[in-house]
Amino acid sequence: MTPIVSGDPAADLDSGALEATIADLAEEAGRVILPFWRNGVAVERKADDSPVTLADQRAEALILERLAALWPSVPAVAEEAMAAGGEGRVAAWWWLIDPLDGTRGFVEGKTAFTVNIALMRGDAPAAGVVSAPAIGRTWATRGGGAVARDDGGAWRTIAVRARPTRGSMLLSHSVKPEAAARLAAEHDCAAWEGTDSSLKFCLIAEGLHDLYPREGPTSEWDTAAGQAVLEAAGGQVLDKEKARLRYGKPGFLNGPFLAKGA
Ligand SMILES: Nc1ncnc2c1ncn2[C@@H]1O[C@H](COP(=O)(O)O)[C@@H](OP(=O)(O)O)[C@H]1O
Ligand SMILES: [Mg+2]
Repeated sequence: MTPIVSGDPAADLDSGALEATIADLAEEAGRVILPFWRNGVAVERKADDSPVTLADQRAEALILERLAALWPSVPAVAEEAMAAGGEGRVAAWWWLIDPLDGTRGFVEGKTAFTVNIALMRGDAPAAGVVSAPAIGRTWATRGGGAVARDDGGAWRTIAVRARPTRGSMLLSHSVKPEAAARLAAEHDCAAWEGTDSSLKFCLIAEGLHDLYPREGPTSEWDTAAGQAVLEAAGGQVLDKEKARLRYGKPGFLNGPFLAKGA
């Protein structure tokens, strides 16, 4: 049985109530999103020309409402609220949320889109969940480790794999073949795959791939939950100084990073 939420993020993290609750919430948000998928959803353009749909907005509304009711003292920074002109407040504990990462692929009817909820402690992720509703899989932090489950079934422990001599690399679909070949050589990888969204962090956390180098910009809500899961599974997300990727930066924007397994 899930321990009862007290409203104190530190206590609820210790008891396991927070991680269990946000994993269920990410899956519930997935159930809000799925009816819009492959169903001709209307696409609007945000100020930065990136796509947004009712699925993004409804999922974010559900997540924000639920988190505010359970943990009223913890402020949230979320993609759509920020796109609508929100200021974004960083605190000792705060949420970083992307209700639908990989909206482009979602709109095209692809499966690699995710719901992302991270609990931040200061400038680093302390817990997180990534759920891929179309795939039916959820990855989450759990008591210092990482777990995954399919279709709401039993949780299993996951971990990064030992690095093979020649690794396997995941890249954004937006990376051009030339740049992909250069990155593969640079990181001694035999193979690379284009994959949308924060799924890339989770596939490394599960031990299916080894690296995800990112040269172009991302927003912090794109990476926080994936970083939480990957770190809990034994991996790392490093900035260009090879230090742990930190949060609460100007505009909540990330520079280049390297996500890696063992
Ligand atoms: N110039 C930019 N600035 C900030 N974030 C960017 C960006 N270009 C792409 N992204 C982010 O990268 C995410 C997609 O990553 P990938 O290409 O690895 O799937 C997008 O998430 P959304 O789909 O939530 O908008 C988008 O937010
Ligand atoms: Mg995103």
